[in-house]
Amino acid sequence: MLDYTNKTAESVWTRCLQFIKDNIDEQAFKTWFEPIVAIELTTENALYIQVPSKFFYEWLEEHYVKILKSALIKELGHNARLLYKIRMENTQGNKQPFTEQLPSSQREPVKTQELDVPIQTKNPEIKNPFVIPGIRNVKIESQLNSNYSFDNFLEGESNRLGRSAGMAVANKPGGTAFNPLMIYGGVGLGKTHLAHAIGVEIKDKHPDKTVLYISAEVFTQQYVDSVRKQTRNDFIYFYQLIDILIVDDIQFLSGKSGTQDVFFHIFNYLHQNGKQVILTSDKAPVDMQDIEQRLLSRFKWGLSAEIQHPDFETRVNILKNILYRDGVEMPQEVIEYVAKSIKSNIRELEGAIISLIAQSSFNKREITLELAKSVVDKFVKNVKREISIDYIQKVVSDYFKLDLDTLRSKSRKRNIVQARQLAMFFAKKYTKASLANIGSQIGDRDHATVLHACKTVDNLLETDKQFKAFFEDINNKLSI
Ligand SMILES: Nc1ncnc2c1ncn2[C@@H]1O[C@H](COP(=O)(O)OP(=O)(O)OP(=O)(O)O)[C@@H](O)[C@H]1O
Repeated sequence: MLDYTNKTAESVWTRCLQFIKDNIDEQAFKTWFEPIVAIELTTENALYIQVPSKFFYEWLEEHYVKILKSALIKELGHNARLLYKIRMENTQGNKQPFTEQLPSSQREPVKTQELDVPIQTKNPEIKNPFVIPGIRNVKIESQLNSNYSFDNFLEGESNRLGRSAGMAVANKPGGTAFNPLMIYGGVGLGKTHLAHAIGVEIKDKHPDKTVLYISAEVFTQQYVDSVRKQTRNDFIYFYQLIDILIVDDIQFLSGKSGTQDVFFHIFNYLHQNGKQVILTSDKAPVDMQDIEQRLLSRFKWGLSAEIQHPDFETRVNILKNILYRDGVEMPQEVIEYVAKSIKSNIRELEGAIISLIAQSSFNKREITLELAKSVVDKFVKNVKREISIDYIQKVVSDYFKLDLDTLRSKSRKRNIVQARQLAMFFAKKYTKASLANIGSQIGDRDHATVLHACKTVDNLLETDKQFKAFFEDINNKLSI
């Protein structure tokens, strides 16, 4: 007969932990056993332990129940019982967290009346109390676009790093140093395409893995909904089930502290458990604004790969690939003309060639250099025509989170002056307006002020790295 008089929940659990620690790897021990608190040892030989979430409980039951059983039998004998108390985060608007009690599957399930908040009474039809309805065994649609594959993501100097890191990740998701893999770069350069291609390749090579592609915007909406519907925990559990999480346009989380917080926890959980995270962003982590430091530092853990503007050769290859896909032939000089005319946005490049194909087939005209010139020039002009001084002021003020009146005000605050000078510089670069005209629209200044602004911007680009990063960001937003 065992003597329980000197045993406490803590002492029993400490010895169990020693046994468990010797039998599982260190990371798993840290993740799954260190957060557990021993609560009570009853005279009926039942040990209560407290775990932080239902998911945690489920994970222990699924992966570690044998070792828990062995440890417990060793300490308390064959009639030992293990019971969990789940300390739930408050989602009901009450200040206090609440607890839920559940038995371990290795023992006879505890009868309903013994539970504080018995899961069986909520879901009487569920035979196995260890399946959380709607959470386990759900098939998750990956939301991947199979048209975006590695095969049609053409390689060039501009994307080589991201493409090969993406390939490495697809071969061994969660098993490379590239975790998270952050793909960043300007508008229309292929970030989304590459992110999908990695996911598609993983699904192909590892069909058993759960992959999810989601834009940061949809993730945010889902999170806000879950808070409104008081299902925040379900939201978190759902994301904890993913093996490869791809979040597009992560900069969208900027300034959204609640969503950043929940993403931080999901990220940590996935990372600690060897799951792969892939992120895209329109800027490098170092240049992201209004994203918490702790999140930024995690973004830098893996690899940040920039996608740059494609060089001429890559642009030609991309165009040829589209023509091949659509079964259209075009003279080399026409292809080269298009590639020379549109340099900094692959989406625009695609748009121009498609519009050229359309023009020639509607009007039954042969595709000549002359036709290409008229179509592409119009195309380029149309895109450029959208840039007005008002538009530039809007982009600049949005970027610095200023309102338009502040940008145009007489304020001499350094950040406002710099924003105003950038707006003037871009107005000179992208519009045909005179210096006087630019000055009168941006804060009622004279032409000398605009000239001075342009010179200052030129100087700062040479001397101030941070300023240069702002400049390039805004330029990417404005340029085609
Ligand atoms: N290397 C490439 N090879 C072939 N097509 C490409 C390549 N890079 C980009 N594209 C094509 O260019 C278009 C724009 O790419 P994508 O949407 O991935 O850009 P993005 O960087 O995510 O843009 P945004 O910043 O607007 O989100 C897509 O149709 C994509 O297929």
